[in-house]
Order: sequence, then C-alpha cells, then structure tokens
Amino acid sequence: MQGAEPSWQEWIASNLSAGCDPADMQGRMIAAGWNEADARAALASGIGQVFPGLTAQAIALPVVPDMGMATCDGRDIKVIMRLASPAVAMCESVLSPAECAELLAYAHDRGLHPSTVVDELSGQNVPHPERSSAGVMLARAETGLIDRLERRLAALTDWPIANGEGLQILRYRKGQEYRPHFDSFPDGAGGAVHTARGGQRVNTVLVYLQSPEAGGGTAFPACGLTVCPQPGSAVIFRNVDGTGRRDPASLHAGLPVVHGEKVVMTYWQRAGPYA
Ligand SMILES: O=C(O)CCC(=O)C(=O)O
Ligand SMILES: [Fe+2]
Repeated sequence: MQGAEPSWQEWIASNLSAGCDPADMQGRMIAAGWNEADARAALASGIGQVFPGLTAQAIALPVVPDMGMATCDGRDIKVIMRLASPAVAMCESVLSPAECAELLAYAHDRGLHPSTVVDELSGQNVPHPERSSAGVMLARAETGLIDRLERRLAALTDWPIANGEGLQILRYRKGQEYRPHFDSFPDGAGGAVHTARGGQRVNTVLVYLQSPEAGGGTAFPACGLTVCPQPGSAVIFRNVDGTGRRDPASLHAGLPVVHGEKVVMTYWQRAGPYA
C-alpha cells in the first residue's frame, strides 16, 4: 500500500495543515495512481495525525463548482475561475439583469436597515463599525423569484436547500465596507448559540446585484485575491476545511465603496438542515 511511503505521508500532512480539501486531495491521489480505498484510508490516518482528537473522517460539504459550465434551473452558469485555498469559484451569469433589477426593487420596498455582526463572546447580533452597510434578511421562499434563486444556488453547489439560510441583501454606499471577517461562527459559547440550529456556516454564495463605479471588491487577504463585483456574477467560497472547522484562509472583506453603490445578495449554507 502506498500509504506507507514517507513522501506521501508528508504530502498528506502538509496539504491538510495548509487547509486543503481532503476530497480534492483524494482526487489528486487517484490521478497519481492510488486506488480509492487506499487513498481514503491514508487521508483518514493523516487527518487523525494533523487534527488529533478529531474523528478521522472527512465530512460532506457543498460543492465549490469546477471550471466549465453548470446548467441550473435551466440557466447556463459559467465558472470562470477557481482557487484551491481558500476554496473559491467565480461564476458568471448566475442571475439575469432582469432578476437583479427585480431583487433591487424588492429590497428597496422591503426597507434596508443598518447591518449587524455576531458578537464573538455573547453570540448576539450587534451593529458595528466593522460592517457599515445596510441590509435586509429575506425569509425562505419569500417570493416566487426568491424561491427559484435559492433552488438555483442550492443546485449550483449540490447542497440541500434545507441547509440554506434565507437570502440576505446588503447595500454599501460610498465609504461603506465590511472589514475582514469570517462567515463561519467562532468556537465556544458565542458560536454555539448559532450552530445549535443548522451547524456551522460551511459555504457562502455571494451574488452581486449592482456594482459600484469604483471600489467595493471582495478581498481574500490570505491569498491576495480581490473579486470585482459584476452584476449577476457570484463568488462561491468555503468557510471550513475538509473536517468542518473554520478555514483561516476564508477570511474576507467587502472593501470600501469609492464611488456609486454596491448591492450584494448573500446565501449562507449550513452543515445541516436549518429548520
Ligand atoms: O460585500 C462583500 O463583498 C462581502 C460580503 C460578506 O462578506 C458577507 O455578506 O458575509
Ligand atoms: Fe462575509
């Protein structure tokens, strides 16, 4: 069995430590000639060594789509860029211009309120200068369009719609931003308040509804990536590693808007049903 080879053990340990997805690693091992059972066993043993005390098992996670075209809800969505760590995919044409316009008008009618953040200690939602945008939380399937979009995003990531939170729409005006943060909840009591229902936020699908004239990119400082908002496009990213723990590389920020207004729609996906 190839698991005995020290070079592979080192490769597994260093990739797991760097936050690589065990499912991706398994694919690469199979491409290098491993059989699936041996690769799975070697990865399980590596996870046990790198993350002692954890059940040595990779968990199922939403898909960060691979390059190419995905057809969801009868719509052709193009995946134009993919990054391994943090796991990020950029998708074009997730929403049509008409769908973006309908959501913008709907959010305006519903009314936008100053955004809040989760206090790391208490778990309470509190307003904070870290996040100066205004937003509205939508109920699941609040309108026919919202229902259809939730289904589309669930299909794009191959993850149950029952595990999705309601969509959230955020508007940033000049100077407004969302400073570097994690979408996953912190360990400990503050996070437990939130993970009690649905578990960890494992994936984020961020759809741009309106782009500002300048500024307002979504930045991932761990890898130096900045995504430029384009209406109808989405950036999908994984907030946890292959074992379900917060991925430090998933740190991200909504950079300050310099000119114009930016509007995004956020879809957070939980590890389990968010009932
Ligand atoms: O506005 C952005 O670019 C980032 C938004 C974000 O990080 C969030 O809603 O959690
Ligand atoms: Fe975020």
